[in-house]
Amino acid sequence: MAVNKVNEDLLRERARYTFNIEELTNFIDGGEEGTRNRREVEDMVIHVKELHDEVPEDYLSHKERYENAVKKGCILIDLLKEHVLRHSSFDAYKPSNMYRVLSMAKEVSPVLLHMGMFVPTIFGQASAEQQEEWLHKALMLEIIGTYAQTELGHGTFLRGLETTATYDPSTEEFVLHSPTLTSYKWWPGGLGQTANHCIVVAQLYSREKCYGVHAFLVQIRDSETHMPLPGIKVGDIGPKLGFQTANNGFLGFDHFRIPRKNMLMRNAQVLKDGRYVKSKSDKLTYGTMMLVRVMIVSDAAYELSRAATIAARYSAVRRQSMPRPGQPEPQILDYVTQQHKVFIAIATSHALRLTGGWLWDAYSSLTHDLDQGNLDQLPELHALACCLKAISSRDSNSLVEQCRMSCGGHGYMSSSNFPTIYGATAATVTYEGEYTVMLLQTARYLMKAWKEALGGIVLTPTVAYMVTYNKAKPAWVNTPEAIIQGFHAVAVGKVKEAADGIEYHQNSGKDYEDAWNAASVMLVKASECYCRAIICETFWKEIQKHSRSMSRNLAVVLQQLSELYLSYWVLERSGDFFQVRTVPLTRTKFEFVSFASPKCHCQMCTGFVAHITSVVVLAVQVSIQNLTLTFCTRKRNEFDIGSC
Ligand SMILES: CCCCCCCCCCC/C=C/C(=O)SCCNC(=O)CCNC(=O)[C@H](O)C(C)(C)COP(=O)(O)OP(=O)(O)OC[C@H]1O[C@@H](n2cnc3c(N)ncnc32)[C@H](O)[C@@H]1OP(=O)(O)O
Ligand SMILES: Cc1cc2nc3c(=O)[nH]c(=O)nc-3n(C[C@H](O)[C@H](O)[C@H](O)COP(=O)(O)OP(=O)(O)OC[C@H]3O[C@@H](n4cnc5c(N)ncnc54)[C@H](O)[C@@H]3O)c2cc1C
Repeated sequence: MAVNKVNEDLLRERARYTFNIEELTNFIDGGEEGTRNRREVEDMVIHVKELHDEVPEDYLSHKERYENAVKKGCILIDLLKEHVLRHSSFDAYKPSNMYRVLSMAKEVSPVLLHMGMFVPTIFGQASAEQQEEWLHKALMLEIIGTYAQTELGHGTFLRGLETTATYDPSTEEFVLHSPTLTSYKWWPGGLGQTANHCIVVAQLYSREKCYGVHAFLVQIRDSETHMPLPGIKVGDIGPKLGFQTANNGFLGFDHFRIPRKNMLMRNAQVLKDGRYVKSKSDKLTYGTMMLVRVMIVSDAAYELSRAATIAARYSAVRRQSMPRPGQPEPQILDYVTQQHKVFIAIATSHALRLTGGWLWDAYSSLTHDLDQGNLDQLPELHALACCLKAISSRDSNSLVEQCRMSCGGHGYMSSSNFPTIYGATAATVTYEGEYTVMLLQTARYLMKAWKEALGGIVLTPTVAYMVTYNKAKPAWVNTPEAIIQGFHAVAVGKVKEAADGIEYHQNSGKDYEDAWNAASVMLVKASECYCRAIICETFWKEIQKHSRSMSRNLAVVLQQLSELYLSYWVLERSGDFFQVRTVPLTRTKFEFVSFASPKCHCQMCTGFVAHITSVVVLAVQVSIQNLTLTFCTRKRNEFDIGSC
């Protein structure tokens, strides 16, 4: 049998690296232990022939694909249990580790929701007694669950959910009911044929009063026969853009009774006589969504890193065209346009991975505070989780598509794996909070922060710069730190613009809701800019922090990637940098400045300076009296882009 020979171009490219590959691998895995864990799992899985498809899954029917995914999921979970029993060196039962194992199969696992939301909800919203009863069974997959919140009629507007859970004190039970077709649960992963339990989010009624949405743990299928229990209507919602084996389903209740103890009671409770005990905050019911949004940022980075790797390798081995007659066709990696497509995907996967780790640490700190009854950080973390989930998933999905396109026709083949990765990342832009809705949630927070900034109130860390930018014009030089300050200035400008927009519409007679809606495009833009500033700053600071403990060769490369990311987004948003109003310039005198500084001589900054200067030239000619520059470094009589 022909031995697979590694492509010579690829070998040559690999021989040219300037840093220690194992050191970068450890950095990406979060340390040597992380690499060891990952390799243990990969070694466990890679040689299991049942996990490799004889027939490409695209030739299988919907039913065969699902059965194939179930088979692989069972093999992976059995391997994991055996491995833990044998080595106990790998904490298999942490949902994120289990998720990593399940993602070793190409197909999305039908038990993804079990690990991604059902188990975390028991962790986060079940009382100690309830965890005692259900957590081990869930971790050992003796019960398989999902998270049933979205309905046909409502996904975003949770307060509009129609499924009811009415308490009956005479039997100490809740009666679950789907009063309308639009109240049917629609989308939950694993619901089609896999799950026998689920977390159901429903409007809680007791003593004829509605207390809003709460979570309940409900058995929907018989543990022995796996048939739906009486009063349960459940099935598969059918084919989708991607995620074909996630087994998304529908669920309806016909006056279905569950014991009182199946209401998740960590936060709020209903007593035997029907009295409702309020939680410290209604927002705690939303806790699982925040956790998954935090996890999605890391997941977005992971999926993008897969696509960037495929595109980079293909760019090394693909030769095309003949710029010089008679010369060999060059590797497409040598085309600057190809580098421009692929390198930002590589840089972004690192930016999102490091930002995801930073956000996870912030979330872990919040959960510790919540356990102590301290909810102070909840609003800021909600705002962060919303915008970072939105931007990371959107960036990941669009760059996966960019990587596909960079591979020409072969990128369109199923065998390239781009369609699977694209389908998975496209889903994350919508699920767990739709893109626009999430940015508007963050905008709610930013509008409150802006009002506090105007009053000089000290703000929470990620918006603290709003107080200073509102007072004084930043004076800084053209360095990465300066670019980050520029993103802060853009964010403040956009937040101010949106707040002014709401005020303008209110002054013209609209009520707050209509004024909010009229200004909502600006509100989304303000959240995008706030989020971009966070990713730029976090990426740069994380690289600076880790560089101190890594070899110089690796530190240089990672620093270049972070500078590439900063420069890329300044160029993508150059218009914003020059249309932001932080302080008005005098109408008569226009101070044009140079960006050149003795500190920055890299190609990127020169390119950046050249590009920006051309934009400034245009802007200066077009609207000198309104233009407000926050790039004030030092005055020059003429453009000076040579000394950058
Ligand atoms: C290791 C890698 C793992 C990868 C991932 C694992 C796999 C998982 C697979 C997931 C599959 C998909 C699952 C799902 O999609 S589950 C369903 C998800 N659904 C949603 O996300 C719904 C989105 N909509 C909302 O969240 C609502 O719009 C929202 C609640 C945000 C707002 O609704 P509403 O208009 O009713 O309420 P308000 O806007 O008035 O807000 C009320 C106040 O509550 C605050 N709030 C809202 N949400 C939260 C939250 N999650 N945490 C904390 N606080 C929250 C909000 O800020 C308001 O507060 P203020 O009044 O003080 O501003
Ligand atoms: C692959 C996949 C898997 C899923 N898995 C699950 C699951 O396991 N469990 C579960 O419960 N759900 C699941 N969902 C459902 C998902 O959570 C919802 O689709 C999502 O929350 C969006 O809600 P929606 O579909 O009702 O869209 P809508 O909210 O109807 O959004 C439609 C449009 O309306 C706009 N819009 C809505 N509200 C506003 C507003 N207030 N202001 C401005 N614009 C607005 C949106 O921006 C969007 O453009 C899944 C979805 C997908 C795609």
